[in-house]
Amino acid sequence: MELNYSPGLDGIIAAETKLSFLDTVGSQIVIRGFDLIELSQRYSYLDIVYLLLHGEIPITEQRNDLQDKLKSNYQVPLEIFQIFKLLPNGTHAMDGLRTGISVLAGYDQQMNDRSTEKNLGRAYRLLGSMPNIVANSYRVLNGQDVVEPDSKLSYSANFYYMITGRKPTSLEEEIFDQSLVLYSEHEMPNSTFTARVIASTQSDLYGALTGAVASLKGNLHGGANEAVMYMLLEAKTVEGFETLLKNKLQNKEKIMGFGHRVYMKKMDPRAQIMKEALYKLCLEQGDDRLYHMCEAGEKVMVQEKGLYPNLDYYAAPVYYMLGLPIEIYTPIFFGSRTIGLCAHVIEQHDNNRLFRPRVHYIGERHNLEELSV
Ligand SMILES: CC(=O)SCCNC(=O)CCNC(=O)[C@H](O)C(C)(C)COP(=O)(O)OP(=O)(O)OC[C@H]1O[C@@H](n2cnc3c(N)ncnc32)[C@H](O)[C@@H]1OP(=O)(O)O
Ligand SMILES: O=C([O-])CC(=O)C(=O)O
Repeated sequence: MELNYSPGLDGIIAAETKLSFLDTVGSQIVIRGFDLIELSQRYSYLDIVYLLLHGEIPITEQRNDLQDKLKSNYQVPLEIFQIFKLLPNGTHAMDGLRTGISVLAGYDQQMNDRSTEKNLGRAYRLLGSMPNIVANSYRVLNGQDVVEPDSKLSYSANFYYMITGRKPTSLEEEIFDQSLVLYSEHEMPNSTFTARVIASTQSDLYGALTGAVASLKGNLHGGANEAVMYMLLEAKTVEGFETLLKNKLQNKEKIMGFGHRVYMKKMDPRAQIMKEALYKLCLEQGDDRLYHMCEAGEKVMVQEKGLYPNLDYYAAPVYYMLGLPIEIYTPIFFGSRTIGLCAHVIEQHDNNRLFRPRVHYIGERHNLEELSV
């Protein structure tokens, strides 16, 4: 058997899936056969959750039933909050989130059952608990009081409310929900690969998602949205941002929010939707500084490097204008991606083969007899 090596597994097909596919020729992010960009303009996050789990866009009753299932899982074991309180000062919000998901495993009474039915139950549980874990791990780590979920609100409005302590306006709710749709699923990024690799040993959904949090935390993946916002704040003005980007490029630094393994030298189509959302928020708030800074940054990167924004570049200022704390941008990305990850783990468990690649050995070979003892 001839073994090929591609650094970073670039261009390697790692799995068969019915969930999603980045069609770079047709310029579509295919989710269960539909284009994610079109979905993001007509459907809400819960519709996408249903679509990913069940393969079809829900009718009203199915959507309501899903909503009820998630609401019945809004509460988490109170011990989780006590554990958050024991974490050292300065613990990253993603590490708090990773701990919370990991703790949930211990409350699953049928841990050894990997059937689709049980995994679906776990997915509802994780999706229902996610706003609570994301918001309250951050809150406890920042010395704030735990906030209770509000079942009267929609899934996304409750998520927003639990983070900020404020109910969103209808525009805020719409844009926040749209960001969750855009982040929900994206084929085989590092975190999804991580989750599938873990699941392939017949390990459980909680463990797979715990590993995926660690993967998504990195700056080259989900951590980029926070890094983008810190750059924008440091730069303060259009001119400041242009200079900052040029200096970073001169120092051969990578610019967060630009480039993508699959889109390479094209704009991530999801970024365009968030750019439009940013414009709407700027108009509503009568402050277009961030929009102009981001546009200027985009021009610099195209001119200097031929690189285009990915979703994180425009999600960051959108979250800022939505009044969300920066440390929680990556946990929100994970909260949204929970559905994609659950669907991938279920698919992996349903048709499993252990991931076990080989290496290209570049070390030395020795003969023990050559050693003079
Ligand atoms: C929603 C998401 O998770 S999207 C990803 C979010 N991550 C980021 O925004 C981090 C910044 N971007 C990057 O680091 C990269 O573009 C990645 C990690 C997303 C993709 O990486 P890869 O496919 O491995 O591309 P790689 O890092 O090899 O880059 C190829 C070339 O483009 C350059 N390049 C790629 N991205 C950037 C960037 N953001 N800034 C500057 N140069 C870049 C590299 O330096 C390299 O140049 P070279 O060939 O002259 O050495
Ligand atoms: O696809 C990737 O490699 C990263 C990404 O954009 C995502 O996970 O949404």
